[in-house]
Amino acid sequence: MMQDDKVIVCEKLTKRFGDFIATNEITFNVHKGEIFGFLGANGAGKTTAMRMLCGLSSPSSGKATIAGYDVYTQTELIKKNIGYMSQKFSLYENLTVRENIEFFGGIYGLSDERIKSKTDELLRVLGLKSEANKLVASLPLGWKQKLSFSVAVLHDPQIVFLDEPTGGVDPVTRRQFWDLIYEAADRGITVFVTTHYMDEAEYCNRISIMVDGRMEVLDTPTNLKHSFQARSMDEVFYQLARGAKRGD
Ligand SMILES: Nc1ncnc2c1ncn2[C@@H]1O[C@H](COP(=O)(O)OP(=O)(O)OP(=O)(O)O)[C@@H](O)[C@H]1O
Repeated sequence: MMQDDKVIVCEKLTKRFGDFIATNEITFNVHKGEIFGFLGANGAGKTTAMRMLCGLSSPSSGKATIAGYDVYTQTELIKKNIGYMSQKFSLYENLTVRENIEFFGGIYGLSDERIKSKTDELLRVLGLKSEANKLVASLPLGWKQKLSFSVAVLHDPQIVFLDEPTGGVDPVTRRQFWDLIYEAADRGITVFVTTHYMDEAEYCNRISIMVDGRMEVLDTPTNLKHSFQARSMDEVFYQLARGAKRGD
């Protein structure tokens, strides 16, 4: 791949809290349109790393650029060029589906015309036309997650960060969610995703696994299974994570 194809460039990125090193010299690149899985047991340092990559927390040392922007000095430009979805903060439950889409379109600074066409397109693609005027609170969790993802890429960001986006739903619903991820990646949106589900890990182009603040491995699911002589990603993860000191 070409040099300028890299949308995340990270070199020895570190975050300390006093004497404690939450994220320890992580070095990796992510390419345009890639689906990059960011795995690790509880407490491994994923959220801390992700917050630095999104321009929400200043690193203690190391370097990183996101969509070409520096994580120390260009955090506003980073925020304009990324989308973000987490399990916890997503949609307004007390607004309708349509109102949520319009709200986020407004936040992202899309024109009224663009918001209208995007809203119609989204409702059609998600099969939510007849639910447009229903409160988000009334939707099943799987639909909320799909809507939440669609809203996170409404402004066609260069990268979308997904923090455990599919918690609490069954594998079939998760698979449908991943169809949306593939579509976004096909459109050139880079996807950076944390998950605890190993079936989802298999869907990623490459996976990194964090152990106690360090990025222990980074490769394709196939290569990882091969080098750990494991039948599944579950086994790879277990072999790495059982040595971890942190977590619960
Ligand atoms: N503000 C903070 N001050 C001190 N320690 C912190 C702070 N934020 C995180 N930590 C510690 O850093 C470590 C990594 O936490 P982090 O939330 O990044 O892990 P994680 O991999 O995202 O785990 P999880 O999957 O549970 O969210 C944990 O031991 C946590 O207690």
